[in-house]
Amino acid sequence: MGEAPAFVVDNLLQNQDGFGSKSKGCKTTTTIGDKTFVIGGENDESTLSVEVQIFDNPTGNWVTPIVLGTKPNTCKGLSAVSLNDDRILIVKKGSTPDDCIWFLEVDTQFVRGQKKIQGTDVVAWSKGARGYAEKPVVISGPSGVGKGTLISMLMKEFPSMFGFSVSHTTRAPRCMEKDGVHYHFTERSIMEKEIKDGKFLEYASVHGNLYGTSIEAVEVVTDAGKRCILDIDVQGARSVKASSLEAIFIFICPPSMEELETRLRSRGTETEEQILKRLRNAKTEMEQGNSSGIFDHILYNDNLNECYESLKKLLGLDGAAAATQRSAPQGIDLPTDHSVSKMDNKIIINCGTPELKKASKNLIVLDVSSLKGGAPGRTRGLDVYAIDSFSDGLNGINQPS
Ligand SMILES: Nc1ncnc2c1ncn2[C@@H]1O[C@H](COP(=O)(O)OP(=O)(O)OP(=O)(O)O)[C@@H](O)[C@H]1O
Ligand SMILES: Nc1nc2c(ncn2[C@@H]2O[C@H](COP(=O)(O)O)[C@@H](O)[C@H]2O)c(=O)[nH]1
Repeated sequence: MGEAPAFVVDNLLQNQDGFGSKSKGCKTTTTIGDKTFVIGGENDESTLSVEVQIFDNPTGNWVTPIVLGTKPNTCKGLSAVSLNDDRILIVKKGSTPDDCIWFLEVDTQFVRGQKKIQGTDVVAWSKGARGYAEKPVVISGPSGVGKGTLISMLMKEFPSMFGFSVSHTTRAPRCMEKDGVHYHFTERSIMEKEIKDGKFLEYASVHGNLYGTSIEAVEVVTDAGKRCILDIDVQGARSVKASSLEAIFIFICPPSMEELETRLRSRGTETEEQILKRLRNAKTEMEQGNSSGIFDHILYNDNLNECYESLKKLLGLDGAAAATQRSAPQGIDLPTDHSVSKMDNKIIINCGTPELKKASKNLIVLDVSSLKGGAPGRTRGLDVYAIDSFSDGLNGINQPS
């Protein structure tokens, strides 16, 4: 048998969080550093809303933090365990298989950045997404270089593999552009308010308009079991690099500035003033793209088909893998009764229920080392498998059954 669980938090009984929290209901507590996070809330008959309160141990004060991301919907109870001191893993009881594992980010880079902006305590919800942990793809490059064209080709060839992160923008729609498909077209005052409310993963002022990726835009794609593609400028790429969304960063270069101008003009979507502005900005973007250290790959879009083949190659789509269109990952079937503990880099969910005992699988193991990314929105790469603690033994948790 392996070493004893490092940290176990089981459900607390009704109204017994031990810290004098005023709200009623079923809660779990997890202490990280000076702070105790009390998660849970009011019981409404048999369901529990999921709220967060923080008890600051040195001062003895309660803080209600700003909560970012979509919070979990109601459930029948919660278990929690801290992971790496920057996030808390939550297991929801009585939830659907794709909705039972969540992460509350309490001190990740993203949360620390938001704390600075908001000037108060911030936490962020992130839902566990099971399955292939392929990184989102960030594509940047000067206006007119062909980013949109390359992304359309990828989405057309691999419709079940990729999903486009639909950005918000304050610029006016072009004649063929549809709201909610190409962009979420919005007013500046509304977008500024939503930025202030922490709804955006990144945003930037680009060519005189506001553009931004909402947390929800990334969540929607991850929930569909697809790999997210972001078409954003270099400032946005820098912000994403600083967030906990672990992505691949690709910069697309034109063969020359003359060719870039030709493409922008022949697209015919911008006024002369806009074209000149975009060309001026292109010079700075090219410098940053080549020297900022943000980008993992630089591609030259001279011949479109050759560039597309290079893009596919670096995304691992040039061989047999390309033929494998992936289906959406399945969730985890958790019984209502269970307890959660941590052992090394594995989370053990003990399901001592008669049904699972009958199926001779009473432990569910979550390998934390497989997790990718985090807030905003979704934590990808949940590697979960069931074992029988009696016949497989706890030492057997390294061997997925
Ligand atoms: N390799 C290429 N050779 C010639 N024309 C190209 C090539 N790649 C794209 N184009 C054309 O260049 C124009 C600009 O491409 P696209 O709209 O994809 O650029 P973009 O980088 O997405 O621009 P923006 O940042 O302004 O959205 C389009 O008319 C497209 O058909
Ligand atoms: N930082 C962000 N930049 C974005 C986003 N969506 C698009 N963009 C970039 O804006 C320019 C101009 O786009 P256009 O559609 O007006 O031609 C281009 O470089 C895009 O990459 C975003 O969400 N954030």
